[in-house]
Amino acid sequence: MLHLSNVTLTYPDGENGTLNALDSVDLTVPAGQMLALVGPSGSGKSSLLAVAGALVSPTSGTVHIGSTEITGASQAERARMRLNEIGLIFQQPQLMPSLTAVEQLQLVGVLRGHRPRAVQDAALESLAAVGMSAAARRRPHQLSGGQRQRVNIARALMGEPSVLLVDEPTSALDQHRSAEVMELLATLTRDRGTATVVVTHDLEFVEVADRAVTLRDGRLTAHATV
Ligand SMILES: Nc1ncnc2c1ncn2[C@@H]1O[C@H](COP(=O)(O)OP(=O)(O)OP(=O)(O)O)[C@@H](O)[C@H]1O
Repeated sequence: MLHLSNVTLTYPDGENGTLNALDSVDLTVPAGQMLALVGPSGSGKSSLLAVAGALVSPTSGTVHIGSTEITGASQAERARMRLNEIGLIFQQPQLMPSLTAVEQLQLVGVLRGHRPRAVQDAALESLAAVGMSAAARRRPHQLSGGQRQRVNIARALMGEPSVLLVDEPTSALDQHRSAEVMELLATLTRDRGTATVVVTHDLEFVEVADRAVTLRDGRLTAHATV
């Protein structure tokens, strides 16, 4: 479960002014639900993901992941949450050119202090969950854009996160592949019980989500029912 309560994020703006990138945002995403987040450019979508992902501390308000309040947590605890509880998926898959698909995932395990062999099964299982078993030994240049995004998603699942934060996952993909990736995210959300937030510009994919909200000037409003 992801819960934001009265979250405001303020940046300095101009000489003496300030700008509320997020303004009194209340949001709850239960486990196993996928929320679509839409809104015009500059409305605060990336800011919301950054705050929910413990990358940026809000100016005021609280963020809970499960029963842990990440806003009040120490630096070390926030780092632990980022590693173990939060899966981040960005627009462009950031894959290492020299590593195979399975090695990209094993690297996450190694960063957590495990040996590559010890995390191989988890890596292969994660690739299977996104339909990429057959391409486990391929390097990024041998994969299509859609396949690279699947590896990216599989990597985010490696720590069995309870929260998945996804920023425009389909912006580099054609319509058909975009639909596949959104369906995959919806399935993973249900199967793994993650609280998932997907930023999307594409209103067509909003209906794949359980619920949609719109950000405008940092304020959240309900989107038309989906
Ligand atoms: N580090 C920063 N310093 C100052 N202002 C910032 C900073 N980051 C974001 N902003 C401002 O906060 C507001 C929200 O930005 P944000 O990137 O969250 O919007 P967005 O909805 O993700 O936009 P886009 O769809 O273009 O990516 C914008 O007005 C932006 O200029």
